Amino acid sequence: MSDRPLLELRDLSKRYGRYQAVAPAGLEIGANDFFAILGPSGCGKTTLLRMIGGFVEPSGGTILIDGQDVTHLPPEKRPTGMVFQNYGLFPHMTVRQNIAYGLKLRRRPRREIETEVERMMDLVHLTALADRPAPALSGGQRQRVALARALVLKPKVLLLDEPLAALDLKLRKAMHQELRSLHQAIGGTFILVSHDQAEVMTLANRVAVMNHGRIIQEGPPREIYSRPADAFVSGFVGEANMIPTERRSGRVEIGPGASLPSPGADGPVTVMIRPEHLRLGAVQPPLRLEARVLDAIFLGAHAHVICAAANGRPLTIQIGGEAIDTLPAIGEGVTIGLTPETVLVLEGHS
Ligand SMILES: Nc1ncnc2c1ncn2[C@@H]1O[C@H](COP(=O)(O)OP(=O)(O)OP(=O)(O)O)[C@@H](O)[C@H]1O
Repeated sequence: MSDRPLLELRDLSKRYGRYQAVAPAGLEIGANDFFAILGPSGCGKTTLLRMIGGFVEPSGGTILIDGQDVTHLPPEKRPTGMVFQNYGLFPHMTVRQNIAYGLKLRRRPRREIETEVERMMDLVHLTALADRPAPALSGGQRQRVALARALVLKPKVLLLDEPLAALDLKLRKAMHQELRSLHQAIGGTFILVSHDQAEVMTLANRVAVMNHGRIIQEGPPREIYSRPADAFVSGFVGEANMIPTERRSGRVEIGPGASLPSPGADGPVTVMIRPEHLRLGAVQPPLRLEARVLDAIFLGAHAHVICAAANGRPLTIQIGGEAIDTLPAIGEGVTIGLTPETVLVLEGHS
């Protein structure tokens, strides 16, 4: 196989009148990627996905799939399949008929249709419901029909537009597992649009984070979490303590007596520290901050202790394991420990 990406976007953009919904975007997505586009409501992620699927005409740029320019092809002429948020099942059809529909439209031989539909129903665990009419299905079951209906056509690229948004949390988690195994079982490129960072972290091997129509950062989820490009990304992906401070003569002060080397020009910077990287009462970590406990919140597997420390800003510290049993009291004075390697210095104030 060549190293050429399966899907390539070159300066793809969309304007609605004077409003730039998607600024010129470039992306390369591999043949077996589970790629996620993550961003807040209105950031342009659905518009980007719909341009790839052929449902929105781009204002500029090019879409290449497997080296073929598909920018101006209608959806049915593209090697893409789309699963919409509201599923879009045909209500007068059964599960089996819904899944078979696309193959019938393509005038595939009856035998082939039967075999493929059975295989698909088996893959998404719908065989027992084959003859149920679509309206008599639960949300999770409808979602699986919508997936099967798109996948049976063997698209090179499967586009998923917030496909789990309508499901409750428990079902959504179960569907995450199903989507993962489905992707592992059949391969191909999946592109998921979501505003749920936990969902994206669970599913995707690559993520593009969007804000105001722009792709701010792209990379593996772990990299985006640990090396966010800016304050927006760090706040959107996971929880983050943001401490506005300054760089002076190559050093950044986090709090009284706690500073670390940081190359760069003098001026305003924001220090980002994840709650799980802060320690309570730790003796070993080289950097220490004196603080006072504002609140302690028990969250099940872990707890959050909120303290007033650096620059009077509240800091959240994540506590796990046995330490949960001995949370500090509100008002108590504590020492917070941290290591310089877990501190990220971002330019400017957010
Ligand atoms: N047909 C349209 N005409 C004008 N503006 C539009 C049109 N479709 C989308 N927009 C605008 O473009 C922007 C991006 O919309 P888009 O649906 O891509 O956002 P999104 O990130 O998917 O948000 P959400 O998660 O809420 O669906 C929004 O401000 C939206 O109002």
